[in-house]
Amino acid sequence: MIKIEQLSKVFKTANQTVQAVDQMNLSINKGEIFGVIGYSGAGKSTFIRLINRLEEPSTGKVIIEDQEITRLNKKDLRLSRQEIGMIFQHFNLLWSRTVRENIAFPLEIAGVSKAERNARVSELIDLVGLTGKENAYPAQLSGGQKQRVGIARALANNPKVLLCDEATSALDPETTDSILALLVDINEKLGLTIILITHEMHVIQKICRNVAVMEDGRIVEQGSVLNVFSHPKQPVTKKFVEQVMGKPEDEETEELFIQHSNSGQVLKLQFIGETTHQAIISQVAKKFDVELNILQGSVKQTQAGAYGSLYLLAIGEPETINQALAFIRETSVEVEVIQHG
Ligand SMILES: Nc1ncnc2c1ncn2[C@@H]1O[C@H](COP(=O)(O)OP(=O)(O)OP(=O)(O)O)[C@@H](O)[C@H]1O
Repeated sequence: MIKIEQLSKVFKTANQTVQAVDQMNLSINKGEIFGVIGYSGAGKSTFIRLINRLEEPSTGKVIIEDQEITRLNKKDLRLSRQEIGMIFQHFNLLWSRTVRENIAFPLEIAGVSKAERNARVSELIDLVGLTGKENAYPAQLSGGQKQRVGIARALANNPKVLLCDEATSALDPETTDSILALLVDINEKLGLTIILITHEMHVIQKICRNVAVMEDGRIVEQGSVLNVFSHPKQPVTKKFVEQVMGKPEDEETEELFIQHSNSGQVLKLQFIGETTHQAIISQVAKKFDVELNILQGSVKQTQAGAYGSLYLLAIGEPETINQALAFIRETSVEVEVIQHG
């Protein structure tokens, strides 16, 4: 369990004072993947750097498994940092060292013997999928491969926590997904807690269970990813949800659906946490004499199941459609018949 209590950071420069992090409070469960999202300047990087004290807090506490990081002296902090791995947007690799040597670096600093280092590095190379690239230099690697080196290096000393500072922001969408899959894989295999900061809702949707939204140094909204997706409250959160879901359909679009529905009825299905959204449609089609056509929709998979809405055109006898509606209402899927506004 990680606890952040009243954490603040003020930067004072010659002519201004910036409150980068403003009294943040958070609880992060052991073993979870927790996301912090915010636009540029929200204070995310400062926040994540406060956790391992790459940045010294102005006030507040960081407590990791009962150890108050913010109270440690320099020597204890150095030891403690071995339990907090970190990866970066621009990888921060040592360019004159090979993949093996980069990964071995934190082990050298920790005083691990050469034989043990070699064995551990081989294990890590296998874990992050870099077999065959051991002797390559960072300049010879793709962005995704460089981040794999970063991840292996961060895991070298068996940390309890992995901090990810915009770890996929420099990568293309496909490579982003492969790195996110690797993070999920190591989270499951090693049970370590992952805290990531990002400005991309896609990243949150793909791998996080819980999320906090930051704006102006403060957390303005937090909760389970499904909850935040289904009931975003703050304007900034709504914008982030739109990044992956698109804008919710307005009345005009719904009116168009109705105009083109002829004899059918327009249904709106809302999925929150469903894992089987396709199954329910095929079940309805099998059970009832109703033809179902998908008009429009967007359903995304999150770590806790599917979320989204789907507009369907249902054609059949009104009585049969009513029976189908009753059947859907027995599941966790919400359904409504769209009528003229
Ligand atoms: N070393 C520093 N000195 C002065 N101000 C700083 C320093 N580091 C960050 N800031 C300021 O603190 C605020 C938060 O910056 P921070 O980098 O934490 O935000 P962010 O959400 O990570 O944004 P980005 O993704 O653009 O880095 C900004 O106004 C920034 O200018």
